[in-house]
Order: sequence, then structure tokens, then C-alpha cells
Amino acid sequence: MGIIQSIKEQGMNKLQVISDFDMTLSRFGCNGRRCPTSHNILDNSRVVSEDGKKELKDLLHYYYPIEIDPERTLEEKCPLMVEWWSRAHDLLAQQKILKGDIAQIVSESDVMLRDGFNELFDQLHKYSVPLFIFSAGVGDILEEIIRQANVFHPNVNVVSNYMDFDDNGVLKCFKGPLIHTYNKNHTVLQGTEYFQQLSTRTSIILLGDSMGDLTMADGVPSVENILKIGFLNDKVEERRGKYLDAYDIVLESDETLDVVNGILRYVLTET
Ligand SMILES: Nc1ccn([C@@H]2O[C@H](COP(=O)(O)O)[C@@H](O)[C@H]2O)c(=O)n1
Repeated sequence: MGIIQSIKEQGMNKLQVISDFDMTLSRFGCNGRRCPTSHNILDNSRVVSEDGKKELKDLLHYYYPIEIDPERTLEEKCPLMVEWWSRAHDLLAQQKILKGDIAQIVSESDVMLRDGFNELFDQLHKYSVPLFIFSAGVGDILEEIIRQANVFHPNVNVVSNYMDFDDNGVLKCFKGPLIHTYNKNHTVLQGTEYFQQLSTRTSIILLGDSMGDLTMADGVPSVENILKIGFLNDKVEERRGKYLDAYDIVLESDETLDVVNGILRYVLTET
């Protein structure tokens, strides 16, 4: 039997959705221009100095090609990703960013959620299906994005990199453990108990845009069905083979959540 059919037969009470955020729930591009990641929203904002912006852009131009390079191994990439995230977080921590400015920074940014986000969040909420957002982005920023989009429903849980502010609301550092593209697995979830509480939710729909997102469900105690849907946004030709091997469904240059919503509609409606 196919995975989608098995998930439907198990029923909505057994289902949970685990999703990446940047470039999976948010758009990769619009009208030929790149949309920002949660990190980029901060990097490009008015609260970062011109020198800071340049240094953050230099880091992006150096490390992003490494992140998506299909020829490099995970072992090669991991220490370099730690280096990128740590250097970027240190730079951001020097900018005296105020907690009270986050909402405006987000509302002034070019971030866009994928078309169909309302249906996705609202369907999952309506049927009380837990949505776990597991992100190597900036938690405070992505939470604000979904709050401003009016879809931060009670069934949504987020694990990400959160900012640590001092008593005056000034950013001093980022809280640990550091989450980067290639350590999104049980090792950074210790102490959260999230998946243990959902141990009866043994059907999973996993949404990601990188090879690192494939391990996001590793902490789920007893997976019975898992449907992995991958958004292939960049270096499409070079990475297609690896994505097709790893994901059950690969969506190329698709800025919508239409396929995901169609599957959920099928799974969640009784026939
Ligand atoms: N300083 C940084 C570090 C990372 N990024 C990008 O953000 C993405 C966040 O990861 P998700 O797991 O939430 O997709 C990642 O893919 C990096 O390209 C950044 O923009 N700036």
C-alpha cells in the first residue's frame, strides 16, 4: 500500500507534521528575486550597521555555496556550518538589537510565506494535528512571521535558535544548543520531551528543503509511516538525483504549498 493511503487509514489522530521553516514554509523567491531567510531579515534590517551588513553578506556568500554543495560530505560541511552560524550570531550580538524592534523588523522585511500557507496552518489546526517547526533559522523572527500572518495556532510548536536578551531587552547572545542545517535531529532536542508527548502520533508528513531536513523526525519513538516532501529550490539540476533518492516527493521551483495541502485534504477528509 502507498504511504499516503496508509497515513489516511491510520487516521488524523495518528498524524503529526514536522516542517522546516526557511525556504520550506517561507518562499525561496518571488518575481525572480530571492526572499530572505529569518537570518537575512535581521542582516538586512535597519538595526544592523553598514559594516555589519557587509560582514554578514560576506559570510553568506562564502558559506551558502558550501551548504548546498552536492559534492561535499556531511562530515565536511558540519564544522563549516557551525563556523558560519557562530560567526553570524557573534556579529548580530554586537549590533545592540532590541527585543522591542523585532515585530517592526519583520513587518518591514520582504519575507513571504508560501502560497497556500493559510490553508496548511488552518487545516492542521482544525483537525488538531500537531505542527512541529524545526528550524536552523532565528526562532524569535520566524515566530513573529507566523504571528503576523495570524497562523500561530496552539497546535504549532517551534524549536529553533532563540535570541538571549539582557534585562534591558538588548540582544547579548543566542541560546544553545546551536541548530544548523545538518544537526536537525534528536541531539538538539534533548530535554524538550516534545516527541515523547506525541508518541501515539506515528504517521508523519515531513517537509524540508535540504538534505539536512531528512533527519528532523529521528527523535520520534515509533514511526509507522513517513512521507517526506522536499522542496528543491536551488541548484536544481545538480541536486535532483540526491533529492529524488531521499525524498518521496520532490517539488521543483514550486513556491506553493498546493501539493501538501492536496495530500492533507485527502488524508484528513473521511470517505
Ligand atoms: N547566518 C545565516 C545562517 C543560515 N542561513 C540560512 O538559513 C537557513 C536556515 O535553516 P532552516 O533549517 O530553517 O532552513 C539555512 O538554510 C541557511 O541557508 C542564513 O541565511 N544566514
